Amino acid sequence: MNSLEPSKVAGDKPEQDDHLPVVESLLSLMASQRSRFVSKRALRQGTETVMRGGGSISEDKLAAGWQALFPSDRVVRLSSHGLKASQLPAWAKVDGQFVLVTTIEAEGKNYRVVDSKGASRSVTDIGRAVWSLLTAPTDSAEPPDPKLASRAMRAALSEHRPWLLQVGVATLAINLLSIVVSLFAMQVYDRVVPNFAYSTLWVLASGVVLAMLFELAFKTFRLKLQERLTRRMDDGLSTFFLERVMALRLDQRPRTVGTLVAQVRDHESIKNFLTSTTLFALADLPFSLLFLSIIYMIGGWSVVVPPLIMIPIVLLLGFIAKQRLVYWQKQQTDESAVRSGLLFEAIDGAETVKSMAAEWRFSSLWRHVTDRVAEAGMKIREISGNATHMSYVFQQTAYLGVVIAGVYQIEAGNLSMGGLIACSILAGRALSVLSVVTNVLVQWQHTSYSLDILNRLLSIKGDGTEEQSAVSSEPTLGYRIEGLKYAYDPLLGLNMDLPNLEVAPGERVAIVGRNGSGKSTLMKLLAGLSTPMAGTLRVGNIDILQARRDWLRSVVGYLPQSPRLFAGTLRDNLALGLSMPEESEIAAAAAQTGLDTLIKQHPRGLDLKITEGGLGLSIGQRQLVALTRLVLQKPKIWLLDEPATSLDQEAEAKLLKYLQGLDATHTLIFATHQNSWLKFSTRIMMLEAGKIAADAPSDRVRTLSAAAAAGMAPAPSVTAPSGAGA
Ligand SMILES: Nc1ncnc2c1ncn2[C@@H]1O[C@H](COP(=O)(O)OP(=O)(O)OP(=O)(O)O)[C@@H](O)[C@H]1O
Repeated sequence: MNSLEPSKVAGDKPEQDDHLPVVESLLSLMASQRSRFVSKRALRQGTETVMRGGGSISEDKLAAGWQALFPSDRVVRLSSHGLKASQLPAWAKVDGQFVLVTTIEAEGKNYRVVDSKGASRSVTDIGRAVWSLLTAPTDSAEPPDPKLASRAMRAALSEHRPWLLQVGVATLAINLLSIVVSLFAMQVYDRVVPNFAYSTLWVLASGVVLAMLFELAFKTFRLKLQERLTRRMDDGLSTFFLERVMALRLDQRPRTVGTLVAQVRDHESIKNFLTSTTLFALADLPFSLLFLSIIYMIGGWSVVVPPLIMIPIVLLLGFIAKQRLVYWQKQQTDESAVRSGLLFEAIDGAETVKSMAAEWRFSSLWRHVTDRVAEAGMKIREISGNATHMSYVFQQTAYLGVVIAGVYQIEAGNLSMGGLIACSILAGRALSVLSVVTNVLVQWQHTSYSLDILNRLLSIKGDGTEEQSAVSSEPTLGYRIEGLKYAYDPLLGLNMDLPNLEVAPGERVAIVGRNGSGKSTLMKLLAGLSTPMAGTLRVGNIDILQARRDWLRSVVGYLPQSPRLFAGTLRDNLALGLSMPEESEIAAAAAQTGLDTLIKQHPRGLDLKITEGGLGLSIGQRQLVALTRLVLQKPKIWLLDEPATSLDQEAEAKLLKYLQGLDATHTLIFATHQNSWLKFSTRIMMLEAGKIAADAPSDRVRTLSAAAAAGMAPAPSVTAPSGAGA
């Protein structure tokens, strides 16, 4: 087993704690390179898994740590010899220290590695006997599993099987101890009261107190276990669901964000149900049979018959209530999702809503949806309340039956007074479990509907599949498109139809066209964010559908029309998805785009706080941040969707200068309405209703435009659209 020498990791201090940042960094580097999201808490858990048992870091421990973070991933060992680009990133050991191998350079002779401090360097050899680890998403989407959410829930429960077993043991003990009270009552009535045997009374009473203390201890233990189970399941499941939802193909996921959020949040209610006290109390159910057998032993058939008859009646009542709830639970869940969507829209678009004085529209929609949610809620409460009340009435009837039958048995000499008291206590216990069953059935209706929705949501195709493992080591990349068709909604017709299109490496293509002509749609297809319905789209020599996602994200830099920032610091946003860029690298990139002015002017510099939704910066500044991030990414292909719309002249000139400085190994494609960008291009392509209306080298377009202006030739078919700069 290869292990990392403590002294080599943490200088002269070989303490366990010194490994922590190393392990945390190795896991987080891998996650960032694999474009996987890890919460701080999950990262801590992964690190704890690696550190468990003490000792030094090893490959196996790192693998176990990764699997604690992403249980469905495969972690395999590879030989460093013949390490392929498609197997990267991988952990390896170089000079006795673990590093992350990120790329193969110089035609396979060099490896670029990042160490646990985030420093990047090039090494020629990653050792002979070195193992490396490869993580690969396995079942991320192919083929979609229609019951993925149910499976995840079951897996999370079965992972904690030992805990459930402990709950079972605690339940057994609690129930056995509770019998003691009824036996005590029997003894008191039969033996103590007739003779006033006080010493027996006190001995029995101390026994009961002891039993009660034990019962209390077991109940507290069971509750604690349940709380821990809820937390553990929460850690694993919420990360799992977030990951899955993030992996959904953008063009296939539900259109409304608010509804999507509500649907995902429903996993909480499922998890709460699975770990709720009510469900645990179901473990008591088998014990009602035990109580009934004791009643039978004490009082005979006639005493046990009333509760025995009531059990199926109460269960039937629960089932009927469950069936009656189907419609209303569905209505409540669906309408609540619509309401959360509406809330999201109203808050997110508050500025527009206010400026248009459209508050009334949201208020009236809100009132309408809230009414429907409230109506469903009322019906649910009515049905479940009635079921609970009815089950209570039947329980009381059973209790009454036990007492009446008991009296006859006493007269017949088959039962003592104490026996009747014990039977009535036991009947009460046996039947109280039944009201829990009614509750569980009612709650299950809601849970199963939420689970259905989640199953449907997660069965949507995801981005990452096992076939997506192709990477290219070509120094330059272009595009080749054949027979590509794409529609946002196939029923409404095609939004993109490109029979043949080639973009050679090093080209600077300007895409022009009217609003809605398909520029952004083409950009998203080229970025691999939308999936063609038909045809092929190749990046370099690789079909984009087969390209490994993290490779694609690293070689293709995409600037959306309205870039979004996220809550955190400016530094976090600049480093999003990148492996810890150095302060100096960030400064150099910011100087290229002009973001350095903002960094210098702000007292907190790179630690400037960005609030949720990217607020705290102007639109132009947000665009500068996104552009700086692209500069840091160093992509081979730059896809810029109207990059300068919010930039001032100075910033635009700076950006153009930077892009002009990029050598011919970079391919640039930009959607634009601005003349300055057309001048910078080497080729101009015009889109019209999702088709290429014209495509020509920029020089030719410029010559023809000049000739047309001088009245010597007809206007060229490719011109800047109306509204373009002079
Ligand atoms: N998310 C979407 N869902 C459905 N249809 C869409 C979506 N986004 C765009 N479209 C449609 O696709 C077509 C092309 O839109 P696209 O955004 O690509 O145009 P564009 O050329 O970038 O326009 P602009 O210059 O205004 O940015 C339009 O008809 C638009 O209505």
